[in-house]
Amino acid sequence: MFDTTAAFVTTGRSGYELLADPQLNKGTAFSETERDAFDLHGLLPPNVSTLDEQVSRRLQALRSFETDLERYAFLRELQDTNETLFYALLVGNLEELLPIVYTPTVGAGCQQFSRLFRKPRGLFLSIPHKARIDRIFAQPRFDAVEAIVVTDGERILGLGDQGAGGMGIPIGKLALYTGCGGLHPATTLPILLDVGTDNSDCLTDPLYVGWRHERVRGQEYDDFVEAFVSAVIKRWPRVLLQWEDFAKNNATRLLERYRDRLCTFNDDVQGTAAVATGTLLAAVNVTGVPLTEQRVAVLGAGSAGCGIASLIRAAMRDAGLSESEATARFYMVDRDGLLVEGMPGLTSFQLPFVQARKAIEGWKLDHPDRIGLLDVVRNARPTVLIGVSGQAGTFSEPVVRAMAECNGRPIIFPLSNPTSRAEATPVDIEAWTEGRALIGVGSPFPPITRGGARFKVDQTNNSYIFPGVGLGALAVGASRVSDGMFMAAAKALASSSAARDNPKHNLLPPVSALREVAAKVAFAVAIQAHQEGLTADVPIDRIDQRIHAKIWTPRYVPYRRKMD
Ligand SMILES: NC(=O)C1=CN([C@@H]2O[C@H](COP(=O)(O)OP(=O)(O)OC[C@H]3O[C@@H](n4cnc5c(N)ncnc54)[C@H](OP(=O)(O)O)[C@@H]3O)[C@@H](O)[C@H]2O)C=CC1
Ligand SMILES: CC(=O)C(=O)O
Ligand SMILES: [Mg+2]
Repeated sequence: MFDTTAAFVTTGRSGYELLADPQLNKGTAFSETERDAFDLHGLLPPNVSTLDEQVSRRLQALRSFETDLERYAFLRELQDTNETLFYALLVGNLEELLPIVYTPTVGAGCQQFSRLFRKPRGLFLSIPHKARIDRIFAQPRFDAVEAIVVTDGERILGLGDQGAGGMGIPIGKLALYTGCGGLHPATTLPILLDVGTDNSDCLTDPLYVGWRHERVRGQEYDDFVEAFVSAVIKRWPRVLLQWEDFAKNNATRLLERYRDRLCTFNDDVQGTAAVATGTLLAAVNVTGVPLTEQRVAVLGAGSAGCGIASLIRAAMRDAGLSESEATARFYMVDRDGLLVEGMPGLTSFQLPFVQARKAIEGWKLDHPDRIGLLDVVRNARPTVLIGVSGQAGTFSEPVVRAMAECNGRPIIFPLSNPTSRAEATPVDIEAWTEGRALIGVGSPFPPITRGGARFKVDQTNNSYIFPGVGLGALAVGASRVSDGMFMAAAKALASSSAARDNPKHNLLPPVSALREVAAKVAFAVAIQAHQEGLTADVPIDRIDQRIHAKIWTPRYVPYRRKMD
């Protein structure tokens, strides 16, 4: 385990070499003694700053930019210059900075990746260099790695194929692993599997930094992923590997292939499921309609949609429904309309959620050959509407008004990211439901006005889950990440809801509390792992202490010179 509590750091680096290393650089905060010991005099302005002063300086600079993309570039540059300062700034200003480091701005960061690229961060593994993976991993710099987030860049938020630009997502996710989950930055590694891209803008862009090749698919793709996973297991046998933003033909398939071979999970399938389930459990408390009586319509039956349905269904089973009773309560609407048995082109992960033909007999439809979302809402009268389609505006006024007609308190979660892809905006949902909806959105939106006051709508984003899952799994050395651990995370999140005491309050804690949320989720996840026999030899009464020992707080420690 990386020692996050070390009282000092010993290093053989000095002068420019020390200042150029973002893991070691303190910038103007190097003390006089350290400047003597490490030959830093003259390389820095003479005044010695504190970390707090550095944070104030950077915050002032950050706020002076005009656009969020400029702020994103500034923060990425800071991250690659001085990690301690970057995280001190982030941790102290989560509410303000998450929309820059994470969704929605990280989406633009991926789209502009080739233009913003300055310094290397993480690893780019491309198909032409498949045979070199072991050698790349072998570098001593990666000795401390415990958590990897990997993408192949094909489904970046709702923005589609961004090729190598998708690297912005693992970088952003791992910034939250440290900023919210407390993992030491040296233990985290973002990885981009560069298998080409089918994005013609990238392929024709002379500045594109990725492998200029059409996306490789089929056996060659699978062999590359296998080479990657095998090399990961060989180099870091106890690593936590998070799959992120893979397209739907790969996401669930790769998860199923690898989930029993190492400690791994897919954030879009499982992390999203846990945040949606946790927010729903909190909402059920407010509406008073028991979970076993909820009917759930999901727009977008892809990785996130089917992952969400699967975990909510498991919660319904826990609450007493049989598998078939629970399944009948889901209405999965994809590009071609409601998933119904016998429909052509259904994928293996969609099949468990098709509606029986008999169940929809007698439905009144706008068009007899396609059952759209509005048909589903009018006929099935769902209590919950969840959007993970990546299609803006698909929760149209008629759809939302129909939800409001059949529910006193409709539960409406347009979860697609970034902001530009949300199925509806909170302000529209609020107006179309006369303020009766319980709303959760994937990306941050400006506050709405409710009861004459400003109300910040809950951000139902997997950022409430994955930092805690990673922290909990790593703290107890979990060998696998089970579905039970995600259910535990969802319930821990629901139990943090302020709406339990007052239905007018938010369903989720604020983004500013994400560090506390991660610690709570981590505890629940670690206990569950222990109960399932998935942990190393960690006594149950040491779990809390293990978690807290693993949480790194950004601060400077004194440096001592390593003697040859
Ligand atoms: N809030 C959060 O924490 C999270 C949000 N998300 C968001 O959810 C969205 C989807 O992610 P994911 O499930 O991984 O992506 P997928 O591509 O796996 O799934 C999206 C599904 O929606 C379908 N779809 C496309 N257009 C429509 C339409 N008009 N009506 C109904 N269905 C449609 C797609 O079909 P087809 O393949 O044919 O296009 C696909 O099956 C993204 O925007 C992502 O940002 C994801 C994870 C977490
Ligand atoms: C949040 C997230 O993981 C996504 O939109 O893909
Ligand atoms: Mg994602």
